[in-house]
Amino acid sequence: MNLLADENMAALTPLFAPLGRLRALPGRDISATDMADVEALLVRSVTRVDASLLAAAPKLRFVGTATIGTDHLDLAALSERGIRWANAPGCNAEAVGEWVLQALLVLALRSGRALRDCTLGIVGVGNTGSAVLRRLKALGVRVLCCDPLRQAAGDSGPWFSLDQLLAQCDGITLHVPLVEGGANATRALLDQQRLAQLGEGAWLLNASRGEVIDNRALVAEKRRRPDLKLALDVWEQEPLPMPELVELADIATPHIAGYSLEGKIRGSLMLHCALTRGQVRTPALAELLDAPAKPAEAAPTTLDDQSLLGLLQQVFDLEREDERFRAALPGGFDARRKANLARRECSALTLRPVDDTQRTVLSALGFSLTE
Ligand SMILES: NC(=O)c1ccc[n+]([C@@H]2O[C@H](COP(=O)([O-])OP(=O)(O)OC[C@H]3O[C@@H](n4cnc5c(N)ncnc54)[C@H](O)[C@@H]3O)[C@@H](O)[C@H]2O)c1
Ligand SMILES: O=C(O)[C@H](O)[C@H](O)COP(=O)(O)O
Repeated sequence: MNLLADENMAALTPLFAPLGRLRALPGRDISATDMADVEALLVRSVTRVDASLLAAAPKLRFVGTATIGTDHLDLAALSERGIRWANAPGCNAEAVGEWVLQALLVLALRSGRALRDCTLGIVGVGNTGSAVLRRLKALGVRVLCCDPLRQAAGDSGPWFSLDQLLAQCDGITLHVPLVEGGANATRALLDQQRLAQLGEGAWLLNASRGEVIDNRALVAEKRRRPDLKLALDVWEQEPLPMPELVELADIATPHIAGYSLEGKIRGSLMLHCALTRGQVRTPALAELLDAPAKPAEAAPTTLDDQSLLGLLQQVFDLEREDERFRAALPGGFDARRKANLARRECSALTLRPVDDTQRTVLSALGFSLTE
């Protein structure tokens, strides 16, 4: 089998080289001229798999994307050609949960508020939204959830509308897919009118897709109301986000909320399993995660916002990445993404809890715990 893959996919060689002839290219460079012999194409979010790419790939039988989002794939064109495809739902949800929790703690500490006293809204409660919900519930934060699709499917709530979240929440975090049209469209879900409904001093976090917020309208709203606090991981026009929006954002990162070594390997494993349809054994995560375990350390006596932030920063330091990202612009968006490929999840840190209550909380936050 001829395989063409994005060179930044994790565990590419051990997983896919045994399956055939494997070529690897930078994801943004994969183009029609590379496709003549390709039977299996493995991509990330930066390769557009559209009708023109598919027209140049007469032998293509499988497309896999090691991501949750599928907005870079033309699913209708794939189905018209009868090409099997797979994505990697949930692979990086824990990393997104960790990014959002750390962003919330930073915003809370900067504004002199306790996270536990805030009401937070989650828009889109699938894999990543649920990872956020689990963490916030464990910390005793009041959370309002908005997911009209799950609500319509009869999933147990309570559910709230987006307008209710905008009216009632101190902070809102977005976890919806980018959907271009139809009744469930999410492009510019937060447009000028909705942004104006954010309460005084409200926090807005986006780790979904940049296009879910009208970026121009956001620049205008933040200029009009500097009290709003923005934590943005995703941008319109990546890898060239609007410079004025980066400058205005209180926390800015280069689409790395979901970047963790564990998440990247999980994504590759899911594609291996889908491509081979279980006919070749897919290894377990631990077999590919060649990372030394750190010795266990005592958890802080009190889990206040400052000590929680300190624990999360031991694994990944969001404010430091914010600084490095700003320093790398205008050209360094992809370079900063690449620099984050080896980020670990909180499970890489083993803690000794002081009691069973703390054990429950730290476990929900994703840390490994001593027996
Ligand atoms: N920044 C990153 O690194 C990163 C990482 C992972 C995912 N993402 C993005 O985040 C998106 C969500 O990821 P996920 O794993 O949670 O996906 P998911 O499919 O598990 O969940 C998405 C949820 O959004 C809900 N939804 C859809 N339209 C909605 C609307 N208009 N209002 C409210 N809810 C709506 C769906 O019902 C679903 O429950 C992905 O599609 C991807 O684009 C970004
Ligand atoms: O959709 C996803 O899963 C995320 O946006 C993912 O983190 C994107 O990562 P990349 O395509 O750069 O590997």
